[in-house]
Amino acid sequence: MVTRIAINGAAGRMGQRLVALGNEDKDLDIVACFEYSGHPKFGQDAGIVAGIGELDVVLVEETTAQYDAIIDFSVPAGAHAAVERAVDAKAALVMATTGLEEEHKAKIREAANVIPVVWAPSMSTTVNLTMKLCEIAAEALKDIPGGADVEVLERHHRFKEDSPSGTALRFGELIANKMGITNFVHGREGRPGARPHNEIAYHAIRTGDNPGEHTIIFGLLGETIEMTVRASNRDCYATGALQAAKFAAGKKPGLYNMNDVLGL
Ligand SMILES: NC(=O)C1=CN([C@@H]2O[C@H](COP(=O)(O)OP(=O)(O)OC[C@H]3O[C@@H](n4cnc5c(N)ncnc54)[C@H](O)[C@@H]3O)[C@@H](O)[C@H]2O)C=CC1
Ligand SMILES: O=C(O)C1=N[C@H](C(=O)O)C[C@H](O)C1
Repeated sequence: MVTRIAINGAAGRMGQRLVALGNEDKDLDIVACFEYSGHPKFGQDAGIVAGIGELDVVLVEETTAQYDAIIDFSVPAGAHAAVERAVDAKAALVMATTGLEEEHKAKIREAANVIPVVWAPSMSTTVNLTMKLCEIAAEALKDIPGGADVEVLERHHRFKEDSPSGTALRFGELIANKMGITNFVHGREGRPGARPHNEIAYHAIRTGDNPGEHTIIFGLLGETIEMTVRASNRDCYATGALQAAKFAAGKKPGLYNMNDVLGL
């Protein structure tokens, strides 16, 4: 069965890869591409913008096309609009935008009462697998004599607007839940004093065109384990999101994550 998809933020870095890879997938039909009307490429053909040639789908704010799922990689205001579009169209929603405020998150949870929603800060298979591995490590190390110190490092491209990454925050949350950690800090300076164990520190690095890298450190007295997961390009996120759209279209209303999609 072919899943008809709409892409929100279609002229963006991720949007362009979704257009390119979605167009190659015979089980998908891109029927709408949404963009912010102030974007310099607004009104142009989404395929041309993505560098794959004409698609006959123009970057718009409104459409009469019917779609089964909408995929959002945009900004918080765009994500808000995507939720409304999905609910109005009774379509599934794949929510990938990070850096959302509590009001946006509440709207997504509310939408999941009436439509299927896949919501994840990373659509990558290896990132979601690493989250599982970190949960195993956190469970095993939570009561280790001497304690285990957890730090989350992330590197992204210079254009990224939110810090730390949504993925880093999710790593922290999953580990904290397993280890009973309640304090979170962002970098350190001055004389913060000896490190308490009941703390996870995030470190966000922004350089060049890095498509995303996360390292999770569990530091013990005498030994350290680090897990690193690294994207070589953005296609791991785009293929995950396209898979999520196929998974969610036609599902019962509810909140799903990438473990559901990937069977992890
Ligand atoms: N969950 C995941 O796997 C991943 C999530 N992301 C997240 O996706 C988001 C987008 O990332 P990029 O593509 O790198 O950003 P980008 O800045 O290249 O693209 C965002 C696009 O959204 C458009 N936009 C702005 N307002 C809009 C509106 N009201 N309606 C529709 N479109 C609108 C912008 O004009 C732009 O083209 C970020 O929050 C990023 O953290 C990025 C990669 C993977
Ligand atoms: O902005 C990005 O590029 C990415 N953002 C996501 C995040 O904030 O976790 C996912 C990925 O790391 C790429």
